[in-house]
Amino acid sequence: MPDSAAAAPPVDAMAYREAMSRLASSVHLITTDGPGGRAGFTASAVCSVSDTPPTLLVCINRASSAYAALTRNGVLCVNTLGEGHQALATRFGGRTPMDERFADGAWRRLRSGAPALADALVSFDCRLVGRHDVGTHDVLFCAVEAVAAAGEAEPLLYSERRYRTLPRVPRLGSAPSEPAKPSRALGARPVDAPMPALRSA
Ligand SMILES: NC(=O)C1=CN([C@@H]2O[C@H](COP(=O)(O)OP(=O)(O)OC[C@H]3O[C@@H](n4cnc5c(N)ncnc54)[C@H](O)[C@@H]3O)[C@@H](O)[C@H]2O)C=CC1
Ligand SMILES: Cc1cc2nc3c(=O)[nH]c(=O)nc-3n(C[C@H](O)[C@H](O)[C@H](O)COP(=O)(O)O)c2cc1C
Repeated sequence: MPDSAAAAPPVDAMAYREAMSRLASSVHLITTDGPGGRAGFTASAVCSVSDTPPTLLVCINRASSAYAALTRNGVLCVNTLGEGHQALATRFGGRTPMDERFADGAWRRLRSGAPALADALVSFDCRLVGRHDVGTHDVLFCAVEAVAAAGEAEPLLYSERRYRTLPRVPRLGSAPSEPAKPSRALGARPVDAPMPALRSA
């Protein structure tokens, strides 16, 4: 390791958050129900781990009001949000009493008994199969036991501390009614548009 790297100061939490705020993430409502009670929270720290067996990971702050219920119930549903779900994302994002979080939205149950948002872009119904604590958070390993994809909306994204959506482009396999227009939002590029030449800084 070069001396300059070894001497570099550690990255503090605020600098780390500032750096992380530049990423764009999908937004999910993580819900649970069972003997530990009904609970849910908004999460961006969700990632696919394996397709065999289908496994997701979800990072949850142990200080979250949903933590006790989720770990006691051992089941959860990862509901991926689309455009139009921003109010729900805000409501599940903290400081709202649990019952109020579920007051809006159409909820159903898949296999686990955790609430599944009927018009989510996709819902992954899961059983908790592993837990690893790292710093303030637990990394939850979640075996996916059912999937429901109802929504046709564009995904809801979170970037630079605000919610955003991608510009609409024709769906793959559907005939475009008009030529796709390149958009600058989020640097997104229609899938059938030519790749722009790369520029170096
Ligand atoms: N992974 C997490 O626990 C996340 C927590 N949040 C919480 O939501 C609230 C609003 O967040 P922002 O408006 O994005 O501003 P922010 O400045 O608190 O966070 C910026 C980015 O840093 C990361 N981050 C924030 N808090 C974190 C934590 N405790 N552990 C690991 N990564 C974290 C996330 O990627 C977030 O988008 C804050 O209270 C924040 O802590 C937000 C996003 C992710
Ligand atoms: C866009 C967004 C993404 C978030 N992602 C996560 C996450 O991945 N993990 C987490 O523990 N908290 C995350 N949070 C924070 C929780 O949603 C919130 O703190 C949680 O509901 C706990 O608040 P409460 O204790 O008032 O219930 C996120 C918040 C927002 C607004």
